[in-house]
Amino acid sequence: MFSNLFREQSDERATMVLNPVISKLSGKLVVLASASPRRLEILRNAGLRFEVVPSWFKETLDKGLYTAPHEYAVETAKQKALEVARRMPIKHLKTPDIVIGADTIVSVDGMILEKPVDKHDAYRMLSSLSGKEHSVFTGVAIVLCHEKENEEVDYQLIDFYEETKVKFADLSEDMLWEYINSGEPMDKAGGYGIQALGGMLVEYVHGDFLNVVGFPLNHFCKQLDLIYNRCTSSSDQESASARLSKSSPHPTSVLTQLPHNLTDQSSQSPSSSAKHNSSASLRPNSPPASQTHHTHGSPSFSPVHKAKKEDGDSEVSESSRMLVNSFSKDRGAEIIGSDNTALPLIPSRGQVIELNVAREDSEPKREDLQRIMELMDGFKASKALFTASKLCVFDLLHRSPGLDSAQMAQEIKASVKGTECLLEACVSLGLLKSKDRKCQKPVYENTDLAVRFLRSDASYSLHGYIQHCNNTVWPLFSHLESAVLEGSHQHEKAFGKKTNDLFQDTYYNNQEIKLRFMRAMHSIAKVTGKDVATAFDLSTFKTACDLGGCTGAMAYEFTEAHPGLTVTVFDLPAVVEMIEHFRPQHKDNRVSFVAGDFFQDELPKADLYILARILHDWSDEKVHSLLSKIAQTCTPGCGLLLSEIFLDEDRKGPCRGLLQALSMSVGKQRSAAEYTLLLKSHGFITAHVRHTDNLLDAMLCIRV
Ligand SMILES: C[S@@+](CC[C@H](N)C(=O)[O-])C[C@H]1O[C@@H](n2cnc3c(N)ncnc32)[C@H](O)[C@@H]1O
Repeated sequence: MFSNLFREQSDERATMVLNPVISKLSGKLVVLASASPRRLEILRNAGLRFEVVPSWFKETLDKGLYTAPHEYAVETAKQKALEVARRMPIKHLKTPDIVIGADTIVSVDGMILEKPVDKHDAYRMLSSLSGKEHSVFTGVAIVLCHEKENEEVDYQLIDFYEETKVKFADLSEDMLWEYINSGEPMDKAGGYGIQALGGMLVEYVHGDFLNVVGFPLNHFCKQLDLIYNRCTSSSDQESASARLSKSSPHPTSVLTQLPHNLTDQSSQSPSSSAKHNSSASLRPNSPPASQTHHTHGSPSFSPVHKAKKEDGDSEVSESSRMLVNSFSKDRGAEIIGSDNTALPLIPSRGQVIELNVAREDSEPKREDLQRIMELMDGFKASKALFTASKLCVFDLLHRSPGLDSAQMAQEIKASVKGTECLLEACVSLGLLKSKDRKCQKPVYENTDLAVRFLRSDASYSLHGYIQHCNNTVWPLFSHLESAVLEGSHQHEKAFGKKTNDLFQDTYYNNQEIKLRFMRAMHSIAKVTGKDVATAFDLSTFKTACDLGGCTGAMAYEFTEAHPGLTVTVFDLPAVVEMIEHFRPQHKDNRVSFVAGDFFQDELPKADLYILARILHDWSDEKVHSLLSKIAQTCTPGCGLLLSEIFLDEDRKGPCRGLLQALSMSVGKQRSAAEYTLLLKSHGFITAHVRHTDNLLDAMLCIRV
């Protein structure tokens, strides 16, 4: 059915290549490291010319070691592609330009289904899919091979995955066996082929249909576009390769980790080795179906590996290497950090900055020096922002744009000299704009950034959080050295009193500090709330309880996003008595507030419990105590939505989470797998994990 459909169109395609990016590959030796006839057909029909060299990589990775099914699919795809990329120069005596590897799996109820081994296995798989929605993941790896004069080959790896949701009808026994006896299930992931008879079993498909067939063509073309049109506009991959491999010699970190066999090497990459350490069981990791088809790019640029053709000994280039990995979901792969682009001071999730200075005594490279200086100056920039915000500079310029430094000094009751320095610093940081006037001092205005985030009355104002950073986080970090030496928090040194419970002992026994803290929570909840609230399909839940929901900012985002949901915000009495300060203009009757202590009092009944930025504040012991209370209140099928910064499994990022951990609060930053284990011990199974690409990640768990 599928083949015929394609065949009708392919005559036209023989002469016309629809996606111009496919034409970028003409003249290159493209290799498909897969024997799947369906993948072959999809790519052929798209106008791609390639050789098929099936991978010898045995698909035997331990699924239990991956926290999300797509990670397993991507890793298998990588291994397949790398095995072929490495074998070809030796066995086929030619080096491909590009090797494409792919692996398709089906995931249902936390299980990964690959190809059935026999009819009974097919029956087991198909009956587990009957009447349910499942996810089809295809991991894709693109290996770019760059041959060097000295017979060495550079491998550059880009990987991504696509998820499609498929719902099966209820399948009767007769139907199941009839389908199994047709023989179709045997060589297909999940035991069905959607493009043929298996299509009759399917009620709906959300996302890329071809992904279910075996290859996400649309996402693949977008990746090629990124590689060839955006990253490497000049002289093909030359520039990308150069930028990626530019400057490298700190070989130790790479060279010593490179085993002789590139295939093994990839499986021992930092992230996958961390997965090997993780004991978390495999769970699906997926966004809502509506976002499935276009938000799943996790492209990553891995280090440019060098391998000698003859013996496989790995070697790292002598020049120094600057590498930034990016997993940004919508922006796709992004290479930053070349000479012309600024490195972020705090890399976001997925960005890895490696600046390896050549030899200790060689002349310093400008970008290396710049990076260190930026890190050293970071605190000055923070403090300039805090001070301007505290002195209401952005509010004043909103009300009266075009003040000069003397006028501003008068308004904020400060010295003209100091004000001038502060305003100039803010201009250089991109927070203010200055306009020069003939023979007069310049005048100042807010930049768009300040208008959106720094005014205290902006919808997405971070003013409250900035003040919290200035008054609470700053003093804690000024005692960082003691925190590190002693391994404990520094509340007593920073705030002059002992703290057992940060909230009740420090924040809430002073009205001003309490309001400031609540404003801080409010501002972060406002900017992150929508992404957290829409991270999952919550339509099956009717009542939610936001534990420690503070001002209700997050709760309002949930009711806004889910028309059928009512939310009870549960927080300490000291907080609930202040909520009138934060009520939105258009009061939403679906949000209500209950005062109580979640460690001691009875929790309101709900179908869904929300824990947003709660657990990181507490020790494992306290977390267990809270989770056990929630578990007792929940009935099977109830949900628990957890939102935190999830540390990467290898604890190498995200930087923001690791820096937050430095404040050595009583609690700790944890990875998604660590949260999964904590929750599992109270009968919650992690159903979905979502990196929202905003400040907070999210995880949806179901009580079994
Ligand atoms: C870090 S804030 C997070 C606020 C909110 N969930 C958000 O994401 O914006 C922690 C919240 O937990 C509340 N909290 C702390 N201890 C509590 C307790 N024992 N019972 C109820 N709420 C508590 C605090 O008052 C505060 O509102």
